[in-house]
Amino acid sequence: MQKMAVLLSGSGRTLDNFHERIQDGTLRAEIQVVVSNVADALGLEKARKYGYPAFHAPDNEAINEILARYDIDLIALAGYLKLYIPPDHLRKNVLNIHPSLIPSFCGDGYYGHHVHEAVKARGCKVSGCTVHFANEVYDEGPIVVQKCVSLDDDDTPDDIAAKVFARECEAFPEAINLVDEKGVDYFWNRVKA
Ligand SMILES: Nc1nc2c(c(=O)[nH]1)N[C@@H](CN(C=O)c1ccc(C(=O)N[C@@H](CCC(=O)O)C(=O)O)cc1)CN2
Ligand SMILES: NCC(=O)N[C@@H]1O[C@H](COP(=O)([O-])[O-])[C@@H](O)[C@H]1O
Repeated sequence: MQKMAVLLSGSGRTLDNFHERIQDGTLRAEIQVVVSNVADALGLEKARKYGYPAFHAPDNEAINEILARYDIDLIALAGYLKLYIPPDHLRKNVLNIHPSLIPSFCGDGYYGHHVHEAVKARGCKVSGCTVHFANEVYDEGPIVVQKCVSLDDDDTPDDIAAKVFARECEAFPEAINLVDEKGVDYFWNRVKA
């Protein structure tokens, strides 16, 4: 069972999915705390509604001061939109979900709708999502799970976003359960840099 901190910046749909799957017993995690860099993030309201400790913290130092109060195995970046630097003892324990098939359409500036607009502009026939461990730069840590979606020529960026998010809701819980089963080192050792 993963004792999890959740970081978010937005609407908290990823948190919704975690909560639903914890409740139905398919996600082997316990959310200890939810933190956002956005004071009025809808995701914080949702966290409080679910009964989780929920805090605003403007930067990495403030986030890590809050996390230090809890017993955390894993930090989930659930639509968190800033570069996160964890405390040293958790530097290999940060999972992020990105709404494309890394290494395509990722890195600085590629977040949220910007990703799907770029996929549409390139005329891609497939897209998807990637759950990966975070290292010190955006979207370059070891990949844990990827899931694909087929795109139709008349799909809009919103259509693409909806297809991808549906797969995210499968991928992130699957990745957390895999980390619980295999341990973080399996994934950091799987691909030699
Ligand atoms: N150490 C890491 N921190 C974070 C990672 C990561 O891989 N390693 N992933 C991001 C999430 N993300 C992609 O999955 C991502 C989020 C945001 C950006 C970005 O360009 N942000 C803008 C600011 C956006 C805003 O404030 O609205 C920026 O940095 O200028 C790129 C990728 C989470 N953290
Ligand atoms: N590059 C990071 C990124 O774009 N993350 C994306 O933000 C959304 C979070 O939505 P939510 O706040 O409603 O959970 C998710 O679609 C996630 O892939």
